[in-house]
Amino acid sequence: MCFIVNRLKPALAYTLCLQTTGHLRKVPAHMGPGLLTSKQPLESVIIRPYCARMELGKGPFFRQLFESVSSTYTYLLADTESREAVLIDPVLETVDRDLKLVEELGFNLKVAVNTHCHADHITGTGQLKNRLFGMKSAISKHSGASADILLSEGDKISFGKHYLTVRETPGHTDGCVTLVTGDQSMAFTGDTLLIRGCGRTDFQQGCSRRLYESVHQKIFTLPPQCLVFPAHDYKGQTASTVGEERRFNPRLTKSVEEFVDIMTNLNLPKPAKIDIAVPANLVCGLHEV
Ligand SMILES: N[C@@H](CCC(=O)N[C@@H](CSS)C(=O)NCC(=O)O)C(=O)O
Repeated sequence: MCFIVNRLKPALAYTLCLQTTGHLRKVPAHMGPGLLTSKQPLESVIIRPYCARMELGKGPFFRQLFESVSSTYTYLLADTESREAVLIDPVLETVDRDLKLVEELGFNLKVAVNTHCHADHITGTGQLKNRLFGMKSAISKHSGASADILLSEGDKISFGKHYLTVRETPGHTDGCVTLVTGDQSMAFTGDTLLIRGCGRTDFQQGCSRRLYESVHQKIFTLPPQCLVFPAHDYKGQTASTVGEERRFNPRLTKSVEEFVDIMTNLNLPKPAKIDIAVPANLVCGLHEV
């Protein structure tokens, strides 16, 4: 398959190779997202570090999933030996898809964790709990939501030999957390840091100064090559890095005063589902379900 897709545009070939072969070759260590050019040989661009680590068996299994109505990313992470898995930010409407994948891959879903109490969609956590015996839900203790595990700064969510460390990153809401892999190669930033953007701060417990401080103290201090995986993207972008966001984020590269001004003047329409999503998410998505 790679032989055929070598003739296609590099970006398309890259996607097809990932989807079809599962056999990926080594890439120079410096290569990361956003470095694709049409002049580079396919071999040098085909692997991003997180995929390469999967093949080598050192890092966790990793899969990014997308729900298109709310433009939400759900992330599945698993230990390929023990088969223990964690799901980040599941969406109610895609629970069947997520369960099917977990079952097909032979994983045992231990924890479904929400990066915060979402305002734009209902979490799938409660449905997952109903359908998977023993699975636990998790969310920040500052979220005001109920869950089996209430998370605090520095807590670890383990799955086999891997773990995610909790960094509290309030600002979009009081209970926002960023989840960082043990080797600090991936950060799941929820709505705190989006690709070239950030979560809005005009409802729930939103506070732009707090968000600015959270990003600068808890996310921008991660290694520059650390991959950033947000809870949403509205432009088709899938990942960034801490280094990229430190250089190119149009909001968070500004001074705190300029940032507050930008956030005050976003004038975004209210999320369509906020009035049903927030009460539902305070009870694991099981409100009136
Ligand atoms: N149109 C969507 C909501 C879009 C939105 O407000 N997104 C939030 C994250 S979900 S609460 C946000 O923080 N956006 C920041 C930005 O700059 O876009 C809907 O109706 O659900």
